[in-house]
Amino acid sequence: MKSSYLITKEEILKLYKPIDSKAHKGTQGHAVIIAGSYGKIGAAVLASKSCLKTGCGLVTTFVPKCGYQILQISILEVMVATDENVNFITNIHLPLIPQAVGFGPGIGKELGTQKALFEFLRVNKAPLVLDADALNIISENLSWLELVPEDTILTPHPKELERLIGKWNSEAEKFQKTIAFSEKYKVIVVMKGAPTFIINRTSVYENTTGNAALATAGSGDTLTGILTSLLAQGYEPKYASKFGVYLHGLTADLALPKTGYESFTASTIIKYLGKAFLELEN
Ligand SMILES: NC(=O)C1=CN([C@@H]2O[C@H](COP(=O)(O)OP(=O)(O)OC[C@H]3O[C@@H](n4cnc5c(N)ncnc54)[C@H](O)[C@@H]3O)[C@@H](O)[C@H]2O)[C@@H](O)CC1
Ligand SMILES: Nc1ncnc2c1ncn2[C@@H]1O[C@H](COP(=O)(O)OP(=O)(O)O)[C@@H](O)[C@H]1O
Ligand SMILES: [Mg+2]
Repeated sequence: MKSSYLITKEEILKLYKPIDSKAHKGTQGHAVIIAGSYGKIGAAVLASKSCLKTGCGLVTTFVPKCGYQILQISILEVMVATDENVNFITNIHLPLIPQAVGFGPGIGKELGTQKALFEFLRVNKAPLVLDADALNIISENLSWLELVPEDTILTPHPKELERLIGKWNSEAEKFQKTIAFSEKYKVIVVMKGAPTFIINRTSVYENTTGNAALATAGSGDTLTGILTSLLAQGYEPKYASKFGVYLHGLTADLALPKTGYESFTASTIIKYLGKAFLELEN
């Protein structure tokens, strides 16, 4: 198997850009989260909250109509734009030009949602994170990846990765196929797992934070929010991907002595994001 570089605190400190004292919400990036469908609006809430709590100035979340009140009530700071359809996304109209977009948590695979994703990819120029059902849709339409900005970040868990690259017979083959995929489509693949690896063309990076507390519903949805936030703040995708997975894992390492494995939830990740940033300064 190809040897990997470790994503350590030392590495992260080299790329971390502390907030400037003259910063205001307009300088901190406006992120858009496109997520959710009936019964999975929680995915949109988790991604949006984690996006905001990773430091970007403004977050607008695009959901089907059924998500409007849920979002507005559960996160006061996030702005909400809605699809014309009630239960799933069919036609994406954004009331702004975003600095980054996170697309996929909880969107489902309805035909209308597939068309909306395709139309979005045709026009979008913003740095992009693709997760969950966006990946599942794309795995059946791989040529759509020719439309995405170079260095788009894909965040598959092992099942989603299999849908994208096909089955593998060994760990070595999994890495080989993911490297070939990253090279072919010029994308960064965050291979989520224990541990998470980042594949950027032929380079392989292994995360050093995180533990089994993260094995909980919505854990990946929060990672999408974190990564989108970093992109919106101007981190290049190759740095945002490393910083994002490191921070995400660090929340679990910091929380574990307080929560134990069992009671740790995706909301705990969000709660500990501030402590994870502070830990960088220790
Ligand atoms: N509160 C919410 O609204 C939530 C919404 N979610 C959304 O629900 C949709 C479905 O997501 P799922 O990921 O459950 O469905 P998938 O069908 O993509 O993945 C589930 C399958 O993948 C396997 N798998 C997952 N992680 C694995 C790992 N680390 N190793 C080996 N196998 C693994 C599971 O065993 C299962 O067979 C997504 O859009 C997701 O964003 C989930 O994030 C859960 C919470
Ligand atoms: N045992 C584990 N150790 C470390 N990280 C884990 C473990 N289990 C899951 N994770 C992390 O949790 C996240 C799960 O993402 P995902 O499966 O997409 O969740 P969801 O779709 O429910 O939001 C990934 O970042 C993964 O690396
Ligand atoms: Mg997921």
